[in-house]
Amino acid sequence: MGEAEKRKRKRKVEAAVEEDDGERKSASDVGRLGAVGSSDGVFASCSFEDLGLHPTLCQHLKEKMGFEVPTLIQAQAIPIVVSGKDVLVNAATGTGKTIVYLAPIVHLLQMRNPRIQRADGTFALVLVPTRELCMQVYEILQRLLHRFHWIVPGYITGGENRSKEKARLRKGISILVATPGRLLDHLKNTSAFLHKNLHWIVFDEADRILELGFGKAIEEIIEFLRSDESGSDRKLRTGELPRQNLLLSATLNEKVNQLAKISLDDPIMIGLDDEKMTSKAPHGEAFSSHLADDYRLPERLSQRYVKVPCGSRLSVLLSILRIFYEKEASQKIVVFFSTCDAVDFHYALLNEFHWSAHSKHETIKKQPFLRCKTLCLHGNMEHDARRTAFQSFNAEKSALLLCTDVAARGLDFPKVRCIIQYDSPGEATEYVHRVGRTARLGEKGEALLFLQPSSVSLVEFPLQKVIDGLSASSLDTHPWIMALQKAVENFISGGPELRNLAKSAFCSWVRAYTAHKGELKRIFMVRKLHLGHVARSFGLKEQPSLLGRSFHLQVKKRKWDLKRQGSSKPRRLTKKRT
Ligand SMILES: Nc1ncnc2c1ncn2[C@@H]1O[C@H](COP(=O)(O)OP(=O)(O)OP(=O)(O)O)[C@@H](O)[C@H]1O
Repeated sequence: MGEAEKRKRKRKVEAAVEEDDGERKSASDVGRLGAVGSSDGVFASCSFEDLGLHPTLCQHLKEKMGFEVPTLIQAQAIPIVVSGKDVLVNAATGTGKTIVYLAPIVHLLQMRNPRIQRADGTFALVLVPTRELCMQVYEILQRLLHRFHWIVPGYITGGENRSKEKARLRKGISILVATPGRLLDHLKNTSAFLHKNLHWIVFDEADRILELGFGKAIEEIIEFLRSDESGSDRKLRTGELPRQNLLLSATLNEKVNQLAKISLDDPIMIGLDDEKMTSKAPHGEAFSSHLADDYRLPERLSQRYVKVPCGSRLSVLLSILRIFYEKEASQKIVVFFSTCDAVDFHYALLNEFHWSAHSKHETIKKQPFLRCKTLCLHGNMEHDARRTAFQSFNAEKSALLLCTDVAARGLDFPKVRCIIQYDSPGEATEYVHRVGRTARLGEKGEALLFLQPSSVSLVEFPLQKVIDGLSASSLDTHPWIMALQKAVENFISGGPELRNLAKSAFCSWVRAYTAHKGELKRIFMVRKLHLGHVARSFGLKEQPSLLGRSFHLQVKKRKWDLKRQGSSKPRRLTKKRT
């Protein structure tokens, strides 16, 4: 492309972004563009061609992937990523950040002459925090590469068969999506893994990668690849640009600042608003981290909370779910819990519990409490079960997903109508990511929070209206709630398996509650917790012992799981698994 053509396109992109805002903004002054909003707040009024992407790729994005025009963040970031600069992107959930890095990488790789080959090894590395996100990014990449068959996509992730991964690496993977632990393992132990041509390292959901305790692995990976880079005479031989690193997240924190410091070279910030940009960041830091907790939420997300006495939580959750699905049979809802045990218990209960408050007819009584497909997803599940749950929730038109925060990050489930946070998130960032599974890409969505974090201003959910004639203060004594609670308790006491699941869930819930950090300790006061009521919220008539068997069994099970996975990461034993 000639210089004149490039200048023309740049002007068009600037104009498109200005038009959206009505103010004078320069596309090169990208730090300011974070505040830009279009009429729909999501899409830019320019085309992918205007961003300088190859026509075949643009056509493919449009015709095969259905992406007519770029989103705002794509319009802002893609030209800069194509230019080869290190970039830090901070944009709300569901705004299309994956294409921000994948499209430029594909564009630049497909232009190489002579064509790249499998034998050249890996050119781009995308690091993500979880297996599900790894699969999701890999699948998008596969679709994106349809017209560029000589560029080979691949993934490596914990829980997969190492030797198969080795074989795939030996054959050559041009763009590799990976979780950090397994990547480090292959970097150290797979001699056939060729990475001397590595040109891009992308950290997607950077803050989560660090929160999951991968900080050390990331440092080692960067160090490993850096020595690789300086040890080779690649730049001298090919006259190529230096390696480019990209960091993306919907939320920023101090750890991301640290990662930016060690991995990015004079980065361009995209999506950070004026205050974060201009407020003085300490020397060497990418952004002013005291402003990082100024979160952005999807524009069309409606947020509400419901205050529920502890002992009635379970019945209220069940009632709300039932009412939602009765009102609209075809919809997707996600419920977040704080522990894997709580997910297992509620999943078993919802699959087995049958009840009808009004009808005396046996046939109606025998109907399941919820008439929708229920799925669960958490970090203690087998790899295949996780994959199946993730894929089927993706594919279903109507389903309920019960999960821990393992599903909070980056997962792009289409058409989720409502997010229920039955257990409060441990941190405000987690709130942002959980609710970000709905209201994606300018669609409408609802979020309902049980137990409210004080930092977010919300509108109370009208429970009175939803549950007929119910006064919030008398929830515990409302006939529907009392009858449902009694039915659940009887049902659970009748089956040892469900009872044991309820007991384990109770114990791990209390442990998770006591583990709230810092500021949140003042909100979630352990002293004020009524353990008898907590037990009721797991359908137990009596409070189980908190110590003893179930806890030890759980620790044993985790050790056993890790052994079986052949993991060499002892830190997992001491950390909460989500
Ligand atoms: N230009 C586009 N036009 C239409 N749809 C798009 C476009 N770009 C991305 N999408 C779709 O938007 C959805 C959200 O994209 P993506 O998952 O990349 O968002 P994200 O910003 O990474 O979200 P999160 O922060 O939650 O990870 C996906 O379904 C994706 O296919």
